[in-house]
Amino acid sequence: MTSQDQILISAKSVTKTYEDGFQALKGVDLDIVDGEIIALLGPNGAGKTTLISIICGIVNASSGTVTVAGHDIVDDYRKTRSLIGLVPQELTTDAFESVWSTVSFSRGLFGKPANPAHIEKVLKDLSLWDKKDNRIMQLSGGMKRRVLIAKALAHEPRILFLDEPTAGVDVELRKDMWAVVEQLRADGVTIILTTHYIEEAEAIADRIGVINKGEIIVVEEKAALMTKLGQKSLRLDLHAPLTRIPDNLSAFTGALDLSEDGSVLTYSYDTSAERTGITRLLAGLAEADVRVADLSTHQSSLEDIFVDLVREQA
Ligand SMILES: Nc1ncnc2c1ncn2[C@@H]1O[C@H](COP(=O)(O)OP(=O)(O)OP(=O)(O)O)[C@@H](O)[C@H]1O
Repeated sequence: MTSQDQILISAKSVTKTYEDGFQALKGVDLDIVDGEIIALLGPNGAGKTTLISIICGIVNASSGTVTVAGHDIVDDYRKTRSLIGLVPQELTTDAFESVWSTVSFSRGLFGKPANPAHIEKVLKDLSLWDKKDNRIMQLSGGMKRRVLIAKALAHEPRILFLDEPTAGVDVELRKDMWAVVEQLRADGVTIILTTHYIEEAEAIADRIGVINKGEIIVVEEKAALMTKLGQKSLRLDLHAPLTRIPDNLSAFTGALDLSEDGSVLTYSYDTSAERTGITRLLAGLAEADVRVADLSTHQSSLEDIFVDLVREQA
């Protein structure tokens, strides 16, 4: 995020305690930039849907404030809701209606005058045009999901929330969905999606927020997150086990680890550093007469980073 970025949604100290006393959000601060795609990652029950529902005005926060384009979501509910399209996790579409009428009806719910040209564009963008007269019940699961997106876009929102858009869909359809999201971004729509699929966040998000147990534990540009928290490691399988790390390698203390049986040395290094230290390490090993039988490197994935973050908080 840079200082030129326009903040479109701003959540400050948002908490939510449900009636049964369960605290689903524990003080969430989150700024969402105009035009970005942000992915909210988190395990089941982390609070993702609760946060989205609060921003969309479906659930009331227990404390804290949220503004959308400068308007308070409670005081200016109608205004903020009209800026938002929400694609829910579950299909609750009227099965007997046609695609065209269901999507047009959604636009009417926001008090917007009919605009067949816009509905046509939305249906064409989502490859639903040739299905416009079909009843929803006649569509495949993937097409139904597209209808949900079309419904959410019918009133020309600036912001689109996608709650687990590709849960349970096959790989091909997932890629299709990603293409749809890319197209929407190109049209200037700000997109917030929740997902369990780390590869989904990796594929399409500009920024990634990780939510765990009602708290945002990290929000970063995807690339920065991967460089900052992603480490690379070099594994050296030794010819003969060592009892300890040789003294001449004391400069590497902390970054160098000897396995319990003494047969593997693991060196963690920072890929963004100018010098990785690998050459010095190998020279030091040769000097200490340690022979290397094999070596390999491992780059931590977003998945490793995510698992580490969530584990740290446990
Ligand atoms: N109406 C409710 N009353 C009580 N507790 C609730 C209610 N709705 C949600 N919760 C609890 O709040 C927590 C957060 O739920 P939420 O649906 O926001 O999580 P999530 O991150 O979206 O999870 P998932 O990935 O499973 O969809 C969960 O422990 C859930 O059981």
